[in-house]
Amino acid sequence: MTTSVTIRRPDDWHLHLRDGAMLQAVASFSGHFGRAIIMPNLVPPVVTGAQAAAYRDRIQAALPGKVTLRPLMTLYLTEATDPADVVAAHAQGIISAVKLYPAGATTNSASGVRDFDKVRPVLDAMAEAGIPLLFHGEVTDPSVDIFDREAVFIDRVLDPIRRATPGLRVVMEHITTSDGVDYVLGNESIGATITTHHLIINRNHILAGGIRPHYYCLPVAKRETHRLALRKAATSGDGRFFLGTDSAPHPDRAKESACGCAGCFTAPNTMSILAQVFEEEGALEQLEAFTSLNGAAFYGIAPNEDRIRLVRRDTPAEYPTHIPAGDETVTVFDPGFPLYWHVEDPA
Ligand SMILES: NC(=O)N[C@@H](CC(=O)O)C(=O)O
Ligand SMILES: [Zn+2]
Ligand SMILES: [Zn+2]
Repeated sequence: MTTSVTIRRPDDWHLHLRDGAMLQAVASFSGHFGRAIIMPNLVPPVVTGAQAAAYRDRIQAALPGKVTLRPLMTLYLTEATDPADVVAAHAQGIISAVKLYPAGATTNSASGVRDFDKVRPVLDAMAEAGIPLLFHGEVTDPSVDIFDREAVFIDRVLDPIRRATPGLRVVMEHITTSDGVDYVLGNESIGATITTHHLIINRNHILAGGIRPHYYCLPVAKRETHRLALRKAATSGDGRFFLGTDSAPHPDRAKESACGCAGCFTAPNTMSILAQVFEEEGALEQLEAFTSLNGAAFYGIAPNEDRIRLVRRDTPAEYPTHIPAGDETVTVFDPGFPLYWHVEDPA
């Protein structure tokens, strides 16, 4: 029986590090990762190359000396985004991608896109320059059931945009449905990130014996058939699927509220959880593809040279249930079972 696996250092292709005291509190928990695509949904959002460069510098300053995580920056697409600024920021190596949030779809998305035709010139310029577009793929139409918003987004928004701008490289972020999996499998030059928590929870977990705010994220977890489709995709080795934890810390005060906000904080225990998932699926040999190879290939960069080792021990790995963040606390994602896989870094 396999009790250890050595893999190239993983990358996180969808990460929220926030800013200020929260950034200071959470940055080191992503220290096992080599590179991370940093989400731009700050308040106010990161909309220009200059803002992305300044945010990158704040992240680097917040990382402890021993942590070598390299932040790969993104811009938050708005209807006022200047195509020339995007192309210049990419050419200068400041940004790796642009993020599209439909206005109102998720945390801090008020400045997102309402009229997709208005961003057509930016998307055309991105296709020309080979800059990936990352989607939060949910429609915001309140008449669409929240559990259907990803599937409807694919039909109403994603597919038309891809047809209108055929050269555009796109990543469907944090897919949560078999519809998302199937769309990826039916298309080329497309990638999809899958989170850690969507491999663990289905929608029942959010309402098990009461409302569980720490399992509420967007896109919201779906029914069990979808979770199983995600596990199959993640462990398949198919190069179009890669890890984006979507680790999204919020103060407990903001989540444990009459209107709790969306996001699961999975950075501290992600690799232990994933090793267990891949072991359960009989696919430990595919863990490296999902966490360390596929995403780098999609983004056109070499995988990390150094390695980490995951070792299954008899005693569970220890991780905090909460971390302090300034005057607040942040709850760490609870997978609901002990984690026997320990991370050894370096391998
Ligand atoms: N995933 C979430 O539930 N929340 C993210 C936003 C996002 O990625 O949609 C956040 O910024 O908190
Ligand atoms: Zn999102
Ligand atoms: Zn996110």
